[in-house]
Amino acid sequence: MSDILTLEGVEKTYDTGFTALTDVNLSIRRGEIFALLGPNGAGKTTLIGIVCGLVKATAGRIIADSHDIQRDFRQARKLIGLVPQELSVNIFESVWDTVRFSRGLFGCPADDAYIEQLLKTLSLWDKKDARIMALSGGMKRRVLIAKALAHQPNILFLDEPTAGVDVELRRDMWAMIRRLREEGVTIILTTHYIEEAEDMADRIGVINKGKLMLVEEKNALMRELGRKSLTVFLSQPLAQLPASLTRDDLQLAEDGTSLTYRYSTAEADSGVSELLAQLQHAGISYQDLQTRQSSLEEIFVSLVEEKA
Ligand SMILES: Nc1ncnc2c1ncn2[C@@H]1O[C@H](COP(=O)(O)OP(=O)(O)OP(=O)(O)O)[C@@H](O)[C@H]1O
Repeated sequence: MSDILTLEGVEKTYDTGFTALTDVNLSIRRGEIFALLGPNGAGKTTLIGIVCGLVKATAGRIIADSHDIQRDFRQARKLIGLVPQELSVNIFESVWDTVRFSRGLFGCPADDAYIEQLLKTLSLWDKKDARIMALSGGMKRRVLIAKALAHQPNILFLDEPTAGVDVELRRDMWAMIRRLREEGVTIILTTHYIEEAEDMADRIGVINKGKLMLVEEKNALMRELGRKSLTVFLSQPLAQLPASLTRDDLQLAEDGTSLTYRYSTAEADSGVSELLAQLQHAGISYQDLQTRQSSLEEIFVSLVEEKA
């Protein structure tokens, strides 16, 4: 898959002297959903702002589909749509005018049929004449999406698209993001809902304190850094573990009714059968077993904490 967006050595130091991004190198593949994860203040919005021309990088180069963002800003920017975190529209304007005007801003010829279809897809058609101020929060957010898509960009940035939206709208937005990807739009999103990234993203980038710490296929990341735990529910509670079973990766629950064994999914041998044999050998019988895979959220938290 070819790359549609490349960042090379991107840095940002704000006028305050604060360095928000340090030497960011990143290639986004055509047609992927890329989730950029990071704690508050990590630099996600700064990075998106730089690519979209809202923030000026202190150093580095950005190429969007062979257009240099600095030298060829209009052409490069035309390829990109941005759904910002905050409402950035004139609230006295109608939905129709806002979205239609946005298309014109990028020098695209008017295409009312496309705008109509866009508003219908986003369930905004019956609100097309309403002023933005009269819309619900969820609808306002959909207007931001319509506005970002008005000029038919190939690359769509979504900065916290589902922050503060209800479960139903969040589900609708996921479906819409997937549909856009099927239509060939490359999606880059930031989110604090890590299960959202786990569910949707092809690749994950983790940024912390302005540094891109990791970029990885989601499935590989889950496999390599993922850990599993096996809980063994005992037939009889134990007061303590016998010496033969005392080890770091095995813990007895406080009430003595279960044991938890943690292991890496990357190892060829999980050690589970050996453990069960040891239990049998020690005369410890059990009623049930349960395994659990660590979530992307757990992986993310341990990554950010480890390197903090
Ligand atoms: N205009 C500015 N002037 C000075 N510092 C800024 C400016 N904008 C952002 N920063 C700082 O840069 C850092 C990165 O901010 P940024 O908004 O990019 O983070 P973020 O990862 O998007 O955070 P969040 O998840 O909270 O939205 C923060 O410490 C922030 O205070």
